[in-house]
Amino acid sequence: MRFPRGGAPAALPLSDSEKLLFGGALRYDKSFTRNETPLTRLSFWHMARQFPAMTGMVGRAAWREDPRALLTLLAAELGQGLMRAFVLVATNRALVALFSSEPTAERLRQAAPALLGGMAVTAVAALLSAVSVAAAGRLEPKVERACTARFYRAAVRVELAAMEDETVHRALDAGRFGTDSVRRMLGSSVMVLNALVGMVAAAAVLAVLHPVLVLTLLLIAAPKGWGAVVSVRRQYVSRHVWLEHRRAIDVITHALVQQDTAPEIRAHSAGRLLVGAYDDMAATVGAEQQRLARAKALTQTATSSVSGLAALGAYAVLWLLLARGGMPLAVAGTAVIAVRTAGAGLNSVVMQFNRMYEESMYLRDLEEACRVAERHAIPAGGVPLPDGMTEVRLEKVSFTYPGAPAPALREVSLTIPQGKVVALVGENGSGKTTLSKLVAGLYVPTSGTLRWNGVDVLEADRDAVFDRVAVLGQDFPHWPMTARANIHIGRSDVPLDQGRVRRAAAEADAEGIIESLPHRWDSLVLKGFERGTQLSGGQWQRLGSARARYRRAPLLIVDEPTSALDPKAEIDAFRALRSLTGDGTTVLLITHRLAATASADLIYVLDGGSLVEQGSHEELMALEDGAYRFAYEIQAAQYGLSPSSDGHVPRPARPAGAMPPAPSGADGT
Ligand SMILES: Nc1ncnc2c1ncn2[C@@H]1O[C@H](COP(=O)(O)OP(=O)(O)OP(=O)(O)O)[C@@H](O)[C@H]1O
Repeated sequence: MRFPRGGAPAALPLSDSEKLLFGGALRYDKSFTRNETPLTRLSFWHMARQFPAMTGMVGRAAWREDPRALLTLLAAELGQGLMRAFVLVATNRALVALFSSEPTAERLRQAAPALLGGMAVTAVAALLSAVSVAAAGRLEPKVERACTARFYRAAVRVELAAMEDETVHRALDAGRFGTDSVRRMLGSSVMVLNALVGMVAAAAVLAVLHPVLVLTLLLIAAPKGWGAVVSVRRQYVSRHVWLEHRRAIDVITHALVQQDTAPEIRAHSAGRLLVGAYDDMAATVGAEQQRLARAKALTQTATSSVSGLAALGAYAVLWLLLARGGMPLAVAGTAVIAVRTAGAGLNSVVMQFNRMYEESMYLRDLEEACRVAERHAIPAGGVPLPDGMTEVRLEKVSFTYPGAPAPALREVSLTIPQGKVVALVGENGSGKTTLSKLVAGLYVPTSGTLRWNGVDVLEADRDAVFDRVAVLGQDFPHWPMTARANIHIGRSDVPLDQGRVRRAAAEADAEGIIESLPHRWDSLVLKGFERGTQLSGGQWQRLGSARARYRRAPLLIVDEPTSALDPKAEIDAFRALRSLTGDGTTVLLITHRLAATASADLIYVLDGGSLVEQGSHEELMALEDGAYRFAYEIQAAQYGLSPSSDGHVPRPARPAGAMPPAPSGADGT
């Protein structure tokens, strides 16, 4: 069966507002979207053929997690099917006895054993049903948890460079949608199994009563099933249509009540446009749903008519058999019951098949995501590193981001010695952050060698590298948790130590901020929740800094650590970083604030991914036309620190590859 093309999502109407605001339909680049067109056009038989593979997927997961519960579940379902067949046979016996020509008392006596047997078996079936529910209840969360945990465990081990790869990232993103499907697939599989067993039992009984009755069963059930497929398919398409527009409406209405959009919504009157767009889109949804409802009504009328006709035909066959004396009345009664039982079973199978097919798409995405994640995993184990950090040495290291046309780093050779403040400077996009991520073990060189304590990072135990590094990146995470947890997550593999948390906060000048929060350490740094509060950019930066301190790693990498701090806090922060070297900690500092680099032990200047200058501040300032010196003098002039003797601010000509001054605003200059 093919679904009418007019109902496929490709033909969705678009409101003018969607065209204006989104340039077209707002579609997710997710598995759902990738699968929707094939899904809405596949035939019932195609779906039926997929059934073993679909159930196999969840069956294997269930077997891995709890084979006993799975066996119990299967036995209970099969048992229920057998019981149903037995009840039909008992019903037939009872009807034959009741329709006999014996006196009533005798008829009742003869029917009694069958009736009692049927009741006993019905009770056992009810018990088995309870056993099945309990086993499924035990199995479903286990299977869901195991599959979900397997996925997330694999996802967090994916190489950072692989995460930059669009296909890997998309696979992981799509995988998230499959975690719920595991449970739903299992539930649907049980229902399908239950209905199938019931149908087979009814068909077997009918075949014994009279072979032609199996045919009548098909005549009645098939159009019903057919109608159900069409209806479910219509519903499915309708949901897509609804989703498509709902998504666009959500994006708009969400923006209307957000804090960050509130100023422009008012000051620029953007609200009027957006509310108008909502109205426009909602009208499109209404029109589309009306169209679908009409189509659905038509389909239902047609399929119900065919089904009714088929039922009429089937009952005519029964009538004929009765009239010709080929079938006793009692048998005909049992046949009607069996046919109705099997028909209900078929409807259930069709409904669940549709559901399972949809879920199996997500499940396949989940399986694929796990495979992709495992293929791109950070290798476990490797050469252990000597304790602490002695040095990190790069030899002709180049690095190209996946899919990037040019390398971000080109044959960089440098050393980061222990216990020093090493500054990385260079203009925007020169490769500083990339280099720091290589040093942190987050990326591995595309070519060249990076050695950590003398061990090639490609062979080293990468977890040991991570263990030795604390990173405070430019866009460090603002964890939606308590202030305490935001610091503790810096070293979450050891139990929380409040004393250590406090010390780290004090070192990062964050303790005062936390003490002033309404719920102090238990304040959620997340607005809109109980105990929630909002931190400023500078306060977040201090909290992030406290997190990095809490880690107590021998190498601290800080990327623009003061960009949101006020001038006094900035001076204190750089001083504090310097003091860290007292206990042997090495600091790799990335900053555009050249006043801070002046006190660094070693400065590396990058330009276009290459190392162009290196040395101490004094050595670099001694370089005529040096990139570092040029940038430093411009910044100094901006700050009014080194005007020439006549008060004139020197503005040297900018040599090729020289750094620009630290940008104002984001960098606070
Ligand atoms: N995830 C990425 N994928 C592809 N290219 C990237 C990625 N991150 C950075 N790049 C590119 O690599 C080059 C170096 O970027 P990097 O962030 O290392 O520079 P940077 O010196 O730290 O810049 P800034 O001072 O602006 O922070 C740039 O050309 C940038 O566009």
